[in-house]
Amino acid sequence: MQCRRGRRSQAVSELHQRYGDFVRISPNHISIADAKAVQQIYGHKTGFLKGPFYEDMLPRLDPKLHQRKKKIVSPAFSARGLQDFEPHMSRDIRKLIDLMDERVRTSNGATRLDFNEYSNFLAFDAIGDFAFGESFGFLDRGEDYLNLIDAVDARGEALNALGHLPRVVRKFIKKFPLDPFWPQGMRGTQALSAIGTKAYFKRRDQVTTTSTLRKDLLSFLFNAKDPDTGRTLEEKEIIAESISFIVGGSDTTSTTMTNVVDIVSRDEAIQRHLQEELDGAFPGEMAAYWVPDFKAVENLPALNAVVRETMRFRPTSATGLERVTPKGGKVVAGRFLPEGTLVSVPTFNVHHNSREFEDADTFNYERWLVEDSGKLLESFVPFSVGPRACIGRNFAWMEMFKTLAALFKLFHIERVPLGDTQLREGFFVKTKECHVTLRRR
Ligand code: HEM
Repeated sequence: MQCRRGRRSQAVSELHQRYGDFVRISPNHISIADAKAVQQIYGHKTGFLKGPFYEDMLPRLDPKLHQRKKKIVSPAFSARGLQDFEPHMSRDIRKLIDLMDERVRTSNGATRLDFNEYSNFLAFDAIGDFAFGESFGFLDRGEDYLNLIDAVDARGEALNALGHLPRVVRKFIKKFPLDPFWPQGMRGTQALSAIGTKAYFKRRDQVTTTSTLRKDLLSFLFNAKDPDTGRTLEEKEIIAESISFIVGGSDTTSTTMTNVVDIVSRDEAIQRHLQEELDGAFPGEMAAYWVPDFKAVENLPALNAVVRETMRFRPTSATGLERVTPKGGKVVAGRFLPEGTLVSVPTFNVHHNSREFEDADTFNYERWLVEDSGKLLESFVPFSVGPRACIGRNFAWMEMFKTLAALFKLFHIERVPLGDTQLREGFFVKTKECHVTLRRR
């Protein structure tokens, strides 16, 4: 019910506040709000596997299959792979900056816009570029003409709620006519699949008609060979894989960028600190089409601190990621869990636990700037950990750092109106809007 309302992690967090670190959130599911449990469950070789929650959501639950696919796509995420992709990403970011700059120029030096909409356009275009060799063109057109963003939202919310229902109920509720939430979610799944399939065939035809093969995700999947049979991957496998990257790599990154802008644009002192750091690294005035190299911004201390604190304070993946306790049971955070028990550690609660983070419910980016802040990283898990941790984290880091550095170097951003930020949770927590006034600095 709480998933249907889009507030699962909030509800689980309230239960932990009332009942402590171990809470039974459904008959066979224990939620554990203890940072020690993170490595014990999600770490390497623990024996905990993804649970039934994921059955309608992911293309590859079997660990051997997952391992095989991961090996194929990993080179695209290596330092070399990302370096090769960076010029394409820069072009997408430049389009975002151009679009904003044009709005400022044509509005007497200040414009009001919903940054959330623009960060979605960028993140979807960049992942399209990466996974299919071509952006979706949302920034070119200034709109999501495919309705892809809504489709991904509806799908995420419905599958998240579905995953918590017993298998027998899932089959029927998908078509439940009395609540549009379910059929809308299923239509979102179909729309996403249709868009992904079309993009795949377009890219495949380019490969067969041109001799140059761009190094992107599909190029690795096209060339991959099954180690057992020596055959190339089936088309439907490749399509499912690419679609999972649209889902994993789009609204996670856009929401995190929106969260940074939401928080920084409400606080002049933080914005000034970021801008002083950027002015020091890049003196003088920059052209409107300026986008920094990742290498030049990845180690900026204040930028790192603000992004980290935003991901700690308001994690996009806030929920507990379901796993099944292996044969023979396991002791986790000092308690025995019988085999087959579903478990999860809610990221929101780990990040908001005062045992790990002093004054955990306060946004304080300076906690990351003190000398021994490295130890905080042990309890900082926005991308999860272990064999099923986010494969796209370096991609996300690169996109967010390049974009945020360009934005705050070029513009002064002020939040309007100053009400509470509206959030809604599917599998990921999304920010609903972020209206700001933008001025060229
Ligand atoms: C700030 C941005 C991001 C956050 C917070 C994030 C978070 C996560 C988390 C927590 C997981 C683990 C999910 C689970 O165990 O159920 C995950 C998995 C995944 N993410 Fe990300 N992600 C981000 C960006 C990206 C990007 C940019 C891509 C692709 C380019 C991506 C692709 C994936 C994929 C494919 C998986 C599944 C990995 C597997 O099962 O091996 N993510 N992400």
